[in-house]
Amino acid sequence: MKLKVCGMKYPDNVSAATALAPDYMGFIFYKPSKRYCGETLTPAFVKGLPASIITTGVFVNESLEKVLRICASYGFKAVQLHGHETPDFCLSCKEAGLEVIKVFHVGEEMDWSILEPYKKATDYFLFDTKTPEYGGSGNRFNWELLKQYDNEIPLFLSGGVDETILEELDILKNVNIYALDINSRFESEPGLKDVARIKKFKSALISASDGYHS
Ligand SMILES: O=C(O)c1ccccc1NCC(=O)[C@H](O)[C@H](O)COP(=O)(O)O
Repeated sequence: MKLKVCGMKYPDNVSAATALAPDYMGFIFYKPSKRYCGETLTPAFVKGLPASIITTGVFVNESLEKVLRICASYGFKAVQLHGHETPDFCLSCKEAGLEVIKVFHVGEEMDWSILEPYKKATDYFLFDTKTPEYGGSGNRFNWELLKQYDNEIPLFLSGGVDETILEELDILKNVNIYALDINSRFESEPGLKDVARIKKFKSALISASDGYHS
C-alpha cells in the first residue's frame, strides 16, 4: 500500500519529509486552506524534489488553465481535484500528461452512481470526509460504506487517517485501497508535519499491509 503525505507547506519540513521517501506528496493550491503553499514554496524548490516522489497539486474548483499552469510551473506529476470538476475537466488533465486523482466527499450516505462518468477520466479516486472546507478536517467518514464500493478504480483512503487505521486494516481488506493519504492528524500546526511520527507510521504500515492485495 502506498503512502501520500498531503498539505506540505514549509521548505525545511518538505525536505525532512522527502527523506522518508513517501510515494506521493500533496501541495495545496486552495487559498482559503491554512495549508495553502503558494506563498511559502517556490516552483524551483518543488521541481527539485526527488523524481521518485509523485508530487501532486491539490485544487478546488480552479479553472483548467490555472491548474495546468501551476502544474507545469511546479513540475507536478499528479493532480488531485477536490471540487466539482467534471469528467471532461479530469480528462483534459490526463491528456496534459498528469495522473488524475478525483476526490469524492463521503457523508452519512454515498451515491456511488456519481462515480460512473469519472471512471474513464481518472487514474484513482480519493474518498475523503464531507466538510464545508473541502478537506483537511481530520475527521473520518464511516469506512463501512466502502464495502458498497465496486472497487473498479483503485482508491486513496483519506480523512482523519492516523495510526489507529493499522488495527482496522482488516475491515478494509476487500476494498481496493491503493494508498493512504495522511494530513492533519500528523501535524503540530497546519502545514507542519511531525516527520518522526510519519516515519514510524510508514514502517508500521509496511509491516501491517504486507500481503495486502493492492
Ligand atoms: O488540507 C487542507 O487544508 C485541504 C483543504 C482543501 C482541500 C483539500 C485539502 N487537503 C487535501 C487532502 O488530501 C487531505 O489530506 C485530506 O483532505 C484529508 O485530510 P485530513 O482529514 O486532515 O487527514
